[in-house]
Amino acid sequence: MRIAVPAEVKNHEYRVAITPVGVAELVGHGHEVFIQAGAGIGSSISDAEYIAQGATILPTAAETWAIGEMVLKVKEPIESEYGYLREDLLLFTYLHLAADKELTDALLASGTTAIAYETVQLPNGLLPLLYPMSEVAGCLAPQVGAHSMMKAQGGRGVLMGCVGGVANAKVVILGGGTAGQNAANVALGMGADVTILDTDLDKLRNTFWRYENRVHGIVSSKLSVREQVLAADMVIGTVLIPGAKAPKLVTNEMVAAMKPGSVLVDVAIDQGGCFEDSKPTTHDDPTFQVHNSIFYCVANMPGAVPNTSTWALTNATLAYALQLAGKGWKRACKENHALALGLNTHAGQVTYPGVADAFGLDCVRVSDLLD
Ligand SMILES: NC(=O)C1=CN([C@@H]2O[C@H](COP(=O)(O)OP(=O)(O)OC[C@H]3O[C@@H](n4cnc5c(N)ncnc54)[C@H](O)[C@@H]3O)[C@@H](O)[C@H]2O)C=CC1
Ligand SMILES: CC(=O)C(=O)O
Ligand SMILES: [Mg+2]
Repeated sequence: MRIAVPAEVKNHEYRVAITPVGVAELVGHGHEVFIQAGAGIGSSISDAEYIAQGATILPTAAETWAIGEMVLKVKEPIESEYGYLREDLLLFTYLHLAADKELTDALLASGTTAIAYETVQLPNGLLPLLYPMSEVAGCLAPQVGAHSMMKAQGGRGVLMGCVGGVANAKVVILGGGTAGQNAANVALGMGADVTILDTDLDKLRNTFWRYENRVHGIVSSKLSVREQVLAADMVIGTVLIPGAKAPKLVTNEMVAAMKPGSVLVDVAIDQGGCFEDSKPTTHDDPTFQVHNSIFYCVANMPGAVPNTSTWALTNATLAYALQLAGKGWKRACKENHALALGLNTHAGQVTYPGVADAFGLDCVRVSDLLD
């Protein structure tokens, strides 16, 4: 198969969808790999390193997209890329369609077969291709939140912790999954007083044992969220219902009653965000004010640390890319149900229920397409 990797174009997005290791593996399995010139530079990978493993470098995005039977990307296509979508294209990347009507329409209109990293799901519920970037974003959340909490940034002027005789910052994390656990780990290391809220009791039990009771675990409900949010210096939102629009747990009214200078980091923004007032921001201009609080809503947080993120992401995606390249999407999805759950659109139809529900569209069952 011809596999193509364009350069990422989103604001301050320095990741790339393949490393020289991936090129070597795909070429070793008899595939051809085409990479847009300079695509790896942000992750410290030169064109020469790709060429050394057998890749062909193409000068433009248009040529790269056009040659690929399968295009591997990191972020969802943005408007300037919609023109590259086409019926005989297999697109394998993050999509987050339930929060993006325009992209859903573009994929459907073009007939593209699109497999979303974030809805590939193992039988035990784990999301193996979201996991590494949720680790990264979870670790980054207390770091960016702590920066915003400084007085000069408009925050309360509170240190996370570690100063004797003074109360630590109170960090409240909504969602105790991958991003939430990683956020707790870093916030705890910075000295904060950390509370996780989740609807899943097992997540709370695991939190108890993992942190030896140093992180508070509370069942998430309307009342408990309100009580915790009002007492917080920092709220980190990481709730997810796979493939669906995020539930809005923090209302505008709650924010109005929060401490002045408190900070809200909405990691779940790529699925639409879990705070009522969230709207996607960029690394160029990451924060905005709501009442007297600061919101941080960057939808590609891991793009800020590409020399970590590119490797973490491609370590996870490569095995799936090899299956898609070697078998074609139909056989690969037939033989690997986790991958079949990644299919979001095909031939002008939505194939993922959470996306169909978000826009009131019909949903075709993937199993019907694979017969
Ligand atoms: N902004 C960014 O750059 C990035 C954003 N993300 C996003 O972060 C979000 C979280 O991802 P993961 O941690 O991998 O998901 P996960 O599935 O591991 O964890 C989500 C947790 O939310 C919990 N949850 C669901 N409804 C809840 C409620 N009402 N109250 C409290 N908890 C609730 C679930 O039980 C689960 O434990 C996703 O939307 C993901 O796309 C991930 C990476 C980068
Ligand atoms: C998961 C995601 O959207 C990201 O890594 O940017
Ligand atoms: Mg988007």
